[in-house]
Amino acid sequence: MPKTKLALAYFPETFRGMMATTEIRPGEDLVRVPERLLMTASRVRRATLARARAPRAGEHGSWRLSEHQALTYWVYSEAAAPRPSAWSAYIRTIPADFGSVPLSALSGDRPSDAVSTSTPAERWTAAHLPRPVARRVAEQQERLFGDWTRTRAALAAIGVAPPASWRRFVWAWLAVNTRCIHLGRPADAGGNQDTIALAPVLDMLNHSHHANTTTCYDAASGQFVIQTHRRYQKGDEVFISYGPHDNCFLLAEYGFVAACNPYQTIELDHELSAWADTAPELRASTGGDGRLVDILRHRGLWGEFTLSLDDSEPSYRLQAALRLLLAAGKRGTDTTSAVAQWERWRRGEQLSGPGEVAATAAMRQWLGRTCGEVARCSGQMVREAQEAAGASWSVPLEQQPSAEHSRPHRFLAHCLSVVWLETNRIALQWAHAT
Ligand SMILES: C[S@@+](CC[C@H](N)C(=O)[O-])C[C@H]1O[C@@H](n2cnc3c(N)ncnc32)[C@H](O)[C@@H]1O
Repeated sequence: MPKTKLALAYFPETFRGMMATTEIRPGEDLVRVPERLLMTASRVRRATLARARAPRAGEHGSWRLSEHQALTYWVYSEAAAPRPSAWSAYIRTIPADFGSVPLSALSGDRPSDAVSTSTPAERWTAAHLPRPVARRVAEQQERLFGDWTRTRAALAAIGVAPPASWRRFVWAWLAVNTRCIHLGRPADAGGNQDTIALAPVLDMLNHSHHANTTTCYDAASGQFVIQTHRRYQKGDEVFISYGPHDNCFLLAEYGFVAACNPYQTIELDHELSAWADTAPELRASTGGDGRLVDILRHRGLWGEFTLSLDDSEPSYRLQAALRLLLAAGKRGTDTTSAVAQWERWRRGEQLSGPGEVAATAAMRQWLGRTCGEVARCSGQMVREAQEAAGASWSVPLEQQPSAEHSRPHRFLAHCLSVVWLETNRIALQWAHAT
């Protein structure tokens, strides 16, 4: 590795990360990783094929693992290899478990495309995930199971021993998911160019929304480069940004949350669709045929109904849904004129007068009522998650042999308490703003 001004260190808030060993000035390279130290799917595919038995006609041509599948297989097989290789030192730096990633806590002991809720810890975790996290985890589990099935079939077909342990495969899959970098170049037309890689040293950098870095591939030197645009003093933790993600995304994909996340929102999809399904005023005006919801769907406006702490208005999508549903559901309103009025709002026409005042008031009233209920439920979740995170700290883990099955992962419970607390703050603000 080219020399860096970084060293591994432990930090109270973020645990293992990278520390500046001396001042780093804006414009300096944080780290340069030579191409030959990037582990990519192309390298894995070549090395795997070299070990395969002689191909039958046309067989190797169709042998193909996705980038994530190939890298997962590589991590899995390197970790299981009986003899050390040039990469063993790198493999040993990968965390031994990813217990704070919800998927790790819910992927079960046996291959399945559905999350597991067999143990008390799994049931607790599943019951305390915010809906956006639960949705993402269910999708991940399906992908994980698909990758397991496909990888095993593809390797068996070319006579290479496929992964045998589901738990070890889940671990390797999560190592790739939480640690791979995006190379910032698109795949070529045949999907042949690598777009992701595992990168020693670089994958020790933790995330901060305040990191200001640029990332590029320097073709002249054949190096992957990260440059900082802010100053670090000796002893500071040095960060990169994993992207403008809210805490639900960070928790589901990486198993941590960022304090005071500027992208945090709450989502009212469940509340709005439950209300649209059952509200008597809507059923009366539309005959309960879901026509208004279909209008929103056809305009691509159904779902992602969010509220944030700093905005003075609900998100555009939430306003659009509420304006349409509330106007059409008002007693004595004919649906056609309500839809026509809504289309005028959508075109950006300035609406005013008593109708507009009433529409805004109805929206605020709905938000006040709904957010009051969200605040009540999330408050309860905060208490339960704090209790789960706190209670377990006082008892040494080794004194609880079945702890991992009976109690949720401590740091995961802590992260959930943070997400629910944010939900609670946002919901309370909107409940009181009306
Ligand atoms: C690319 S690795 C970074 C290095 C990692 N901390 C390690 O010790 O291997 C990504 C993982 O680091 C952790 N992480 C990254 N940023 C973090 C942060 N701001 N706070 C807490 N954990 C963080 C999460 O566990 C995440 O899955």
